[in-house]
Amino acid sequence: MKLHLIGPSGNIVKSSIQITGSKSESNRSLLLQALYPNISIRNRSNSDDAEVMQKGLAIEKGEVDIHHAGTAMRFLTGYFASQEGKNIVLTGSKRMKERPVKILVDALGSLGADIEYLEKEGYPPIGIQGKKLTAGKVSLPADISSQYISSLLLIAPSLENGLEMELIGKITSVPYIKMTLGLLNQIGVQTSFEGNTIKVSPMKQVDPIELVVESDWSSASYFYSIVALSKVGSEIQLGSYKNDSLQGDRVLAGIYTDFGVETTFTVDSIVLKKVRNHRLKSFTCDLANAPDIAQTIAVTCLGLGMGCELTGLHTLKIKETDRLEAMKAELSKFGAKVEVTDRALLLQPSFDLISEVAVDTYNDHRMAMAFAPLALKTSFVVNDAEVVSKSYPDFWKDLKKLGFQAREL
Ligand SMILES: O=C(O)C1=C[C@@H](OP(=O)(O)O)[C@@H](O)[C@H](O)C1
Ligand SMILES: C=C(OP(=O)(O)O)C(=O)O
Repeated sequence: MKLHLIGPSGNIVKSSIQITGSKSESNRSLLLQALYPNISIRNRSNSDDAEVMQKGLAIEKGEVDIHHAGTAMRFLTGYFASQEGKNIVLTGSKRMKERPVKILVDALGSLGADIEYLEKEGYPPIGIQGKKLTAGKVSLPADISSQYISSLLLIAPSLENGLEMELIGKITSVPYIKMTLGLLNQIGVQTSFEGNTIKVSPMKQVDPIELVVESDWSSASYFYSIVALSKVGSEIQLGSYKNDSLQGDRVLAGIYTDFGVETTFTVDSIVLKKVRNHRLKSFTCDLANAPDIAQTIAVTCLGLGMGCELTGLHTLKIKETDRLEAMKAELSKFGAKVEVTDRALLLQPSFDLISEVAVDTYNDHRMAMAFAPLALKTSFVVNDAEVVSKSYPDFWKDLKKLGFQAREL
């Protein structure tokens, strides 16, 4: 589906959008629910990634295809490896077969798991023969993806002796590890995270509990960008959010003050308001702890005519696409001067945007959603716009509520 986007011309006034639950929290909660059926879940994400996770968890034997969902791939690898008697082939999209899992497979192997590569060494698809894992200690590199660590942590309380984990190297995407530990704590599991060591105590069963998933902060980023690119006085309310979030992308609220957006926390929502025009010529930020909002911020800067230097982006090359190369190609179409390394993105300040370009989305939901706010500055086309369903199926519908025109070509 190709969409032609035109942004609203006036202020965005007091619009209200309800975003569904965080896909990261949802996929963790679903796995915990499979281990501990006393858990119920409220405000689960309606994303494709949560759907494939839920379906995958229900399968006893045969093939599980998780499409593009990285968390589902990594979390289900740990889950099936620890489920005695389950015999599963875990596979995914063409891109998923290029996203590495060796660090996780090796770590699970050291705990006694039986996993084999079915095509390319180190990558999906994998064959898993579920076993009772008895070892209680593991060590693994922590600088490539935190999803390997979360996968092990999620099954850790179900292991006989719990788990002690040693993390090697500089730990990346730390808030996602803390989110996993936070959810374990909510269901009553004891954990500690000191220096490079994480310990999780065993837990046979949990008391009945409802996990309430906060709405998705990564999805909220697109509305932060919209407000930043709107006129002073524009305002959007987003539900359901809270101040003490488990999600690292909550840092948006602080970051966007530099773009003139102020956040007010109400009982169950946030109100984003454009209160002033930005004052910076260039914006600098290390996003190693919030990699999923890098694309949003780069486009916000382009729309404001600002430069930016975004660092800590070493994980972006192995996500839904090589996001650094994809951003360079698509930002350049608008006339931007961009350089990327394997861990940073550098954008020069520029004001004249080329209009009516066609943005390619590379099977990456965040490419489509990150560029969409730019329609407030110039009209353009988004190719394969349906990719948004990976995390936010209602994105285009919600954009129209704000007065955007999204016409199918
Ligand atoms: O654990 C999670 O839910 C996630 C961890 C992050 O991945 P990395 O740790 O690979 O950076 C993030 O990019 C992804 O969207 C979701
Ligand atoms: C990287 C992402 O997801 P995943 O790794 O779970 O595919 C994302 O949603 O930006």
